[in-house]
Amino acid sequence: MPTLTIGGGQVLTPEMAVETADVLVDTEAGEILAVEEPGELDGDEYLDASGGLVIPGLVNAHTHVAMTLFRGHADDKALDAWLQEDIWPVEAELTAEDVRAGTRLGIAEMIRTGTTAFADMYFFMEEVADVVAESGLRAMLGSGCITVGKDEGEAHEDFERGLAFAREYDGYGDGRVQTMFNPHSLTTVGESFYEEYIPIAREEGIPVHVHANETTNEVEPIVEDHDKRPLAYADDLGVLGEDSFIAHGVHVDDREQALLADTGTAVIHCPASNMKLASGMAPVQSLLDAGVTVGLGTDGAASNNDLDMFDEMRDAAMVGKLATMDASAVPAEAVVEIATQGSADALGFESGRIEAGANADLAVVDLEAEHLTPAHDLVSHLTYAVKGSDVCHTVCDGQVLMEDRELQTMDLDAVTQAASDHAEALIERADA
Ligand SMILES: N[C@@H](CCSC[C@H]1O[C@@H](n2cnc3c(=O)[nH]cnc32)[C@H](O)[C@@H]1O)C(=O)O
Ligand SMILES: [Zn+2]
Repeated sequence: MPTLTIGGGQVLTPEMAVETADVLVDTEAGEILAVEEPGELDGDEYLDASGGLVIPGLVNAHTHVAMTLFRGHADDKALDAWLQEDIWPVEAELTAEDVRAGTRLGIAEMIRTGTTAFADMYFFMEEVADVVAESGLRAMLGSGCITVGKDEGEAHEDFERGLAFAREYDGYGDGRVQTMFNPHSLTTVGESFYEEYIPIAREEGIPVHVHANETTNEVEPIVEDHDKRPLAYADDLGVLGEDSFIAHGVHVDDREQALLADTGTAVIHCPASNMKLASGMAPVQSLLDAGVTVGLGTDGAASNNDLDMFDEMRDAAMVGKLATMDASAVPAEAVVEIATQGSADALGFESGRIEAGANADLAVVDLEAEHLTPAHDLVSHLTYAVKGSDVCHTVCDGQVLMEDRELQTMDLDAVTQAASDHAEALIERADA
């Protein structure tokens, strides 16, 4: 079997300890074979991690990757107005080629900032799957389904497209693509569509991922119409469960938190998006205390405005403290855990841990930088001080996707140029 040693550096263990060790991976199976003392492992190839910290690749568990095209296009507005006035009108003009270009840009950014897997709910997902296949990343993909603003027929078409994509693309890209079913949110999809389609997804074992409890505007109408909290409504419709995960979960009361824990539903925390759209602050410490699996996501680049998970980790720690007025809430170690193991567990990927048997998805952080000096505590650094640009190597499924900050599977200049061109033409079409 062909092997690669990632050697000469320090390694973050699943217990959040740092030790000096080498990592051996099977590049064909894409699996970690061993983590041993320096010099014990002898792979066919060698990736130099000296002066660096080998970490599990970060898992961006909720995003809309091609929204990189709208970076900086619509800022400083709340969710409803932002979606309805700025984002949806431009998305109506999106073409498959636009999504391809925007996804390439987002994937390049993720590889460059140490992210090795992501979950994406968007349009033209066949294009996204192709870019995942060509770039070497791992992804959980689904076609977003919405019913507001659509007639019955169009809405059914959207849902049928979502199901067809999930069926057809599961296992695509050498198995690096897995698929999910994505009703957009509890308020933008009519109840009858949940009643019709969730049983089908469940029957076929397709994971379900929706936006939920992001703003108070999404809570009130459900309480008014159904006389129950949104997650009780979701549970009655079969939306919650072991292989379900919800994005945001900002406005969740104690009973809803218990419901998430009892059903095994994971929550993807998106702190930057929640701050930028002024949606609120998710009770992350309380969710963790309740035993809920919490993952981390950037959401789209139009509400963030980047896909750098190190930024997101810092935001998660900061807002976690502010939300509780408790500086000990959401500590550094918990943040690293949710960005790696928590996100991977939410998506059902055997990633997020550097240990034998796990997916060979990892990144090497270059520690030789003024802002990472001194090195009292590297877990603290990962949360509070490391920037995405400190990542020097990225490996996914045993393949080196970036070496010495050079992308190996993508032409960065061509990718950024194409994305700018597509973004500019798209906004022009929408304004016309
Ligand atoms: N097939 C659907 C597509 C939905 S994709 C997912 C949608 O989520 C939108 N989105 C991005 N960020 C957020 C968020 O924070 N909350 C809710 N929706 C968002 C995004 O702009 C996109 O329209 C349709 O016909 O409209
Ligand atoms: Zn979203």
